[in-house]
Amino acid sequence: MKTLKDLGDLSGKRVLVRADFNVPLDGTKITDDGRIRAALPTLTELHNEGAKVIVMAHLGRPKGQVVPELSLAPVAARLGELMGVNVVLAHDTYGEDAQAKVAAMKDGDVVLLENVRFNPEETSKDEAVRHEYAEKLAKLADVFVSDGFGVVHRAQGSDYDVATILPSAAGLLIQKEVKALSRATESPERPFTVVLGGSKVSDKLGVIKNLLDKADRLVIGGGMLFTFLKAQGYEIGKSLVEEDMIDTVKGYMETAKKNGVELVLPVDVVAADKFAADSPAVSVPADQIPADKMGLDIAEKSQKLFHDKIVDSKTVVWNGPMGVFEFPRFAAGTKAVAQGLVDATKAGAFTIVGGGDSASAVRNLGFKDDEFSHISTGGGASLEFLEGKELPGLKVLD
Ligand SMILES: Nc1ncnc2c1ncn2[C@@H]1O[C@H](COP(=O)(O)OP(=O)(O)O)[C@@H](O)[C@H]1O
Ligand SMILES: O=C(OP(=O)(O)O)[C@H](O)COP(=O)(O)O
Repeated sequence: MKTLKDLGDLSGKRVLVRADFNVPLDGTKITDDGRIRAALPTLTELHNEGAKVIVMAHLGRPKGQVVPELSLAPVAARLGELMGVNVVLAHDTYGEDAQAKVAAMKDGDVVLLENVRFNPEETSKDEAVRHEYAEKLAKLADVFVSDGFGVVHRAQGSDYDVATILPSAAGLLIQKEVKALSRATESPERPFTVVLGGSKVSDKLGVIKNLLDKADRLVIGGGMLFTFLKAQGYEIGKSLVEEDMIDTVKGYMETAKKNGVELVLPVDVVAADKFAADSPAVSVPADQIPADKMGLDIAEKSQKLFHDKIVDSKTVVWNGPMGVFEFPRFAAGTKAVAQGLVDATKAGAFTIVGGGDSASAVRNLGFKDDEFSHISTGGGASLEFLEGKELPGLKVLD
């Protein structure tokens, strides 16, 4: 993989950087700035070198529309505070405003382009459409630095396609992520446990197939657990479910048995009346979720079970909160799993937390970054890396 050094002297050059600033927001308040902090080593190095630093990023999934609530304005402000420089926000990505703001840059200046996903071309499935759009972005700069690890599993315009046009290299965050995650992929110490949760259910159910060849134990919580419960014929009420994946999940359960992979599912869940912070909720056995309720967390017995399975491991990779941790009433499962990783780390295990919301959850629940071996900025990206898949955003940097 090419690195910053391969790009030569960058002083006075216009350097386009793809970062992952997909941070959790409460209105315009950033509730965890971990992804912005993670981008600082590369951005500061470029700034100190006297490069003109033009940063691209996405926020949420605006689906090609301008969604004012998903503007990168709060990110520009926070990045400026953390870097100690004025970060100028362009109000478009390759249009007149971006071009004017880039033209006015002096060496060492930093411009952040507005949310790249406001452009429908960014995520187009049509490669030609994406390429034409990426050429417009590439025109703003001389070289490209890819440092948004959280998006390298997606072939999108501002990441993969720009790298096919400009001289390109991996930034310091991508290098750090690849080094840490490689330790879990190349002969991990066993038992090797993977804990999965979160709400990007279809993406994450997809990774299980390959993990069944690699992990000794798979622990399933969060929004994806209900597809497993339904696959066993249980009532899941109004819980999140991926109906199309039920047969696939049945297949996973058979493969797990055949491969000797221990599949750990919750034995009880917290069932709520509605998706709300103050919703009444009860703990019920996993096979007895009332039809009018939804599962928003794993309950007490499962919390202990998951904690113990994690502590009994030498390598642990965790992606996806166990419940809707943003509501304190449904945060206990995520806390128990985080505590499991902390206790495993203390006992000498190698532990990775991956994903924007998972990292935000552990920090907001009071855990410190150094209580884990590595906090990855990518959830889906780290899982696909672990699967052994070729990630387009990394491959293109070879
Ligand atoms: N049972 C559940 N029902 C609905 N949403 C859930 C459930 N459990 C977890 N979540 C949600 O999953 C979200 C995070 O999922 P995801 O984006 O997949 O994780 P990450 O960003 O760590 O990769 C959180 O906002 C959390 O509220
Ligand atoms: O938040 C992200 O991924 P993650 O939830 O897997 O950690 C990345 O910014 C990628 O976002 P996407 O899953 O909308 O492409």
